[in-house]
Amino acid sequence: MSALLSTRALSRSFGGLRAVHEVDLDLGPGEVRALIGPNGAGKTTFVSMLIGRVAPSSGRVLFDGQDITRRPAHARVRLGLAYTFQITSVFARLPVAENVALAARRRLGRDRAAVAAEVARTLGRVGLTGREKIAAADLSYGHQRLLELAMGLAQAPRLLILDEPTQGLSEPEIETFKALVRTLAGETAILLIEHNMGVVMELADRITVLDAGVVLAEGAPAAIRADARVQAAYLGTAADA
Ligand SMILES: Nc1ncnc2c1ncn2[C@@H]1O[C@H](COP(=O)(O)OP(=O)(O)OP(=O)(O)O)[C@@H](O)[C@H]1O
Repeated sequence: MSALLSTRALSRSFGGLRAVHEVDLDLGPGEVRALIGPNGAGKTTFVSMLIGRVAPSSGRVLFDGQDITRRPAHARVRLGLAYTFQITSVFARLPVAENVALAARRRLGRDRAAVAAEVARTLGRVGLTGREKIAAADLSYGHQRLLELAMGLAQAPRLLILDEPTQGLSEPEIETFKALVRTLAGETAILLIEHNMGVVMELADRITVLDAGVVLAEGAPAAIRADARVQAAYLGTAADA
C-alpha cells in the first residue's frame, strides 16, 4: 500500500535544540495513527511542519506522492490535509449550522442544497443534531470541540489531524468521539495527538512514539504497550493518570 503521507528525515531545530530530528513516518490512506510522547517530545512541532505552520530545518513532507515541504498552508488544505485548529476555528457568534456551512462551502461552493445536506450529515455524525440554531459560543466546551470536528469533516479531508480532541470532553462525549472515529475508519486517514491512553489504545491502528524529537517506537497498540522503552519514557507515568 502506498502511503498517503510520508516524512523523510524531517527535522526542526530551535537554536541548539533538536525539537524534531530525522523523523521518517508513513501513513496509509484510511489509517488511524496515534502520535504520542511526553511533554516536549516534539509532537506539535512535527504536526506544524505537516500543515505548513513551521518550516522544517531539513527533510521532506510528501502528501499523495507530491513534495509539499514548501507549499503554503492553504495549498495543503486544498490537497485534503485538515487540521482541526488551523482551519476550523469556531465563529462564536454564528449559529452552529452556519459554522459548518462555512467549512462546507470551501469545498462545495454555492450549491445551497449540497451545503445544507452536508451540514445536516456532519452535525448528525458528531451528535449535534437539534443544536443547529444555537450560537456556537452558547454550546458547552465539549460540544464546541465536536463542532470543530464537524467543521473539519465538512471539508471531506483525506487526512484529518486531531490535536488533543478529547481534552475537556466528558465521558459520554468521549464515547461519541470514539464511535465517530470508528465510522471514519477507511474513509479518512487520521493522525491523532492524544494524551488519553485509553482512547489511543482503542482507536489507533498504529502508534508512533516520539521522545526528545526522535521516533522511539512504532507499532500496533499491543506492541507499544509492551515496549519497555516506551513504558520507561512515557506510559509508566502517563498511562496511570
Ligand atoms: N517556537 C519555538 N521556539 C523555541 N523552542 C520551541 C519552539 N516550539 C517548540 N519548542 C521546543 O521544542 C521542543 C518540542 O516542543 P513541542 O511543543 O513540539 O512538543 P510536544 O510534544 O508537542 O509537547 P506537548 O505535549 O507539551 O504539547 C520543546 O523543548 C519546546 O520547548
